[in-house]
Amino acid sequence: MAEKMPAIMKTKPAYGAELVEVDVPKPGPGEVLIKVLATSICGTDLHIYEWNDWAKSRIKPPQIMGHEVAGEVIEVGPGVDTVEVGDHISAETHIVCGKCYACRHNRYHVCQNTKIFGVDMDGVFAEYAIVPAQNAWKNPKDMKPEYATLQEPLGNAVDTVLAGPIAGRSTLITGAGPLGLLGIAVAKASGAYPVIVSEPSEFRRELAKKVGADYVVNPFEEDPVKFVMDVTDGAGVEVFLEFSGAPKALEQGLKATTPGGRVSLLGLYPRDVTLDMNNLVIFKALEVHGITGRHLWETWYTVSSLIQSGKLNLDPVITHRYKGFDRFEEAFELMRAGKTGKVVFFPHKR
Ligand SMILES: NC(=O)C1=CN([C@@H]2O[C@H](COP(=O)(O)OP(=O)(O)OC[C@H]3O[C@@H](n4cnc5c(N)ncnc54)[C@H](O)[C@@H]3O)[C@@H](O)[C@H]2O)C=CC1
Ligand SMILES: CC(=O)[C@H](N)C(=O)O
Ligand SMILES: [Zn+2]
Ligand SMILES: [Zn+2]
Repeated sequence: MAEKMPAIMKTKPAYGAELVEVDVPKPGPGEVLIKVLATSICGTDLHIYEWNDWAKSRIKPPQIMGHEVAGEVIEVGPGVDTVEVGDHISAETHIVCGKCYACRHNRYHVCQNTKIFGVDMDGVFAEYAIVPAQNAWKNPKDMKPEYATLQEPLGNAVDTVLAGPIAGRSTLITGAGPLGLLGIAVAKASGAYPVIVSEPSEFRRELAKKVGADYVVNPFEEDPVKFVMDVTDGAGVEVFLEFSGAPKALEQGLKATTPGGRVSLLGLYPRDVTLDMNNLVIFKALEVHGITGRHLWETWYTVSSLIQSGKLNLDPVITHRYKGFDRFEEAFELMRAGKTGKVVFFPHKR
């Protein structure tokens, strides 16, 4: 195996990233070294690439980027007995402490001491990467790497969609970005009907239909609340899933939710949000769920089973596949322009 490898690195506190040659790392105690088979870009990686205020406050360059991954274990560090050489794995991004109040209440997804793999330490946009053994998730060896790498964001989508009953329920999804598209796939695989998607990008509305949306609406051209009422004969939807991070979408979705319905909020908002809480939530007795991370580890079991069931229509979600990292800047710029679904890199060209 080579001693050096290409990696996409945030080399300095500024816009962009660089493709650099770095040493292939060695696994330390409690770590494994993987050959990266596939890795995908997350919206958080885009924030780091763009160097926004959140990234400035959190990221310490130089650092290898990326945290969505599927790989093969090629070396294990001292003390590792849960993972073996030859295992195919993906990685949970939240490194949790197991000691805090939240962890001791089995709420690992909101651990108060979470460190994030690929955000607070070197990540996986490389040919080889180090994964903490406690965060390794074993994959069936016949699971396509481009599906396996999507399990981490699919976990966000599963926790959003399956926060309550969904089979046969009318559902509104606002935002058909990579996560909203995964949400559509999970909702359709879980029997939701009709699935209505509100998304201003025509490219992403077309993707939403390919993934399985029953109706799509452009909220910048027509009122999505009226659209939902027309589709549901004035009742509103039973389930509202917010995947956009747009305050207007949140307000519209709450208006479109039937009294007594349920709401899952995954999108992160750029600023504080002002809402008529009395009339939009309280007098409608809505059940509202804040969603973050993934429930550990039951969400990973659900995601893996859904993929293996063959019922998740993932192929339309993966819009760009790159062999190697040479065209990584093109990938990030296309994603910035909203012209992608999920972008997957296959680091090894041969
Ligand atoms: N809570 C959590 O644990 C996590 C939350 N997120 C958040 O989830 C959200 C979705 O992630 P991505 O798909 O990567 O984001 P994205 O930014 O790629 O997609 C958001 C989509 O919402 C659409 N949109 C914008 N305004 C809209 C409106 N008024 N109505 C309907 N759609 C509208 C955009 O056109 C875009 O396609 C983001 O806010 C992201 O920060 C992402 C990862 C984890
Ligand atoms: C920080 C991330 O982007 C990660 N996907 C998460 O779920 O926390
Ligand atoms: Zn992420
Ligand atoms: Zn904890």
